[in-house]
Amino acid sequence: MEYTSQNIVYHDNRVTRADRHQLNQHKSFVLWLTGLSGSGKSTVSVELEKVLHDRGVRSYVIDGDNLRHGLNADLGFKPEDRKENIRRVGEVSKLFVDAGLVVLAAFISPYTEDRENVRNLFEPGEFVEIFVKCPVEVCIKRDPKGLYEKAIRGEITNFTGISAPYEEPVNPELILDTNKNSFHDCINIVVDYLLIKNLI
Ligand SMILES: Nc1ncnc2c1ncn2[C@@H]1O[C@H](COP(=O)(O)OS(=O)(=O)O)[C@@H](OP(=O)(O)O)[C@H]1O
Ligand SMILES: Nc1ncnc2c1ncn2[C@@H]1O[C@H](COP(=O)(O)OP(=O)(O)O)[C@@H](O)[C@H]1O
Repeated sequence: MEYTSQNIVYHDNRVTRADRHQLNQHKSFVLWLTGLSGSGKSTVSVELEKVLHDRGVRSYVIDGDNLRHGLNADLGFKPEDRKENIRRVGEVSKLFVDAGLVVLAAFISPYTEDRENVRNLFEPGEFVEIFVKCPVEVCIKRDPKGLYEKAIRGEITNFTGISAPYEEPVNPELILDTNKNSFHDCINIVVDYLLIKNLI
């Protein structure tokens, strides 16, 4: 696919990002949760959003299962489809961050290069990569959607951790070990980080 911005002029808004931060009384940024299927991305992001919301933070969760029903319904799970999936999610996240929201993006996002491309869309400090870490054996035992069982039987191809790779983040801002920590502990780790970094 070829992308071009030729003959397209970028318009500046009169309401700036700083104006939106002032109105909301907090900064906007993206919390990017990456990890295997069943590692806990959705559970953590949904519970974390509730905690942030209760603290007066304007937020929005986007995740793979939901976006793949709509905006990304044309994409599958081959490497090039995942790349395009993550590119679009990155651009959507950027719009939401520009709109003043805290975005919680929960995507397997298995390729380092695709995650780094998203990071590069943001200012330093605005992209917080959170590795939701869990051994694949434990994810297979959890199998909340029965997908691992199907993948092992060969009924789903290109399944991350079984028949497709997952490249672990090299230097993420945070690691949540969901095999050792309860999801309450995981949420506290993120909230503490956001407070220390003065993001909320
Ligand atoms: N082949 C294959 N591999 C991995 N996952 C699969 C596959 N087929 C379907 N699913 C379901 O799709 C969800 C992952 O979508 P993502 O958009 O997060 O994937 S990716 O970031 O583009 O790799 C994933 O959701 P989570 O379990 O929440 O991670 C699965 O429910
Ligand atoms: N510390 C934890 N954090 C998140 N999920 C956990 C944790 N411990 C156990 N789980 C369980 O693991 C499963 C994770 O599923 P889910 O959140 O859908 O993962 P993902 O979105 O990464 O596919 C859920 O059934 C959840 O209850």
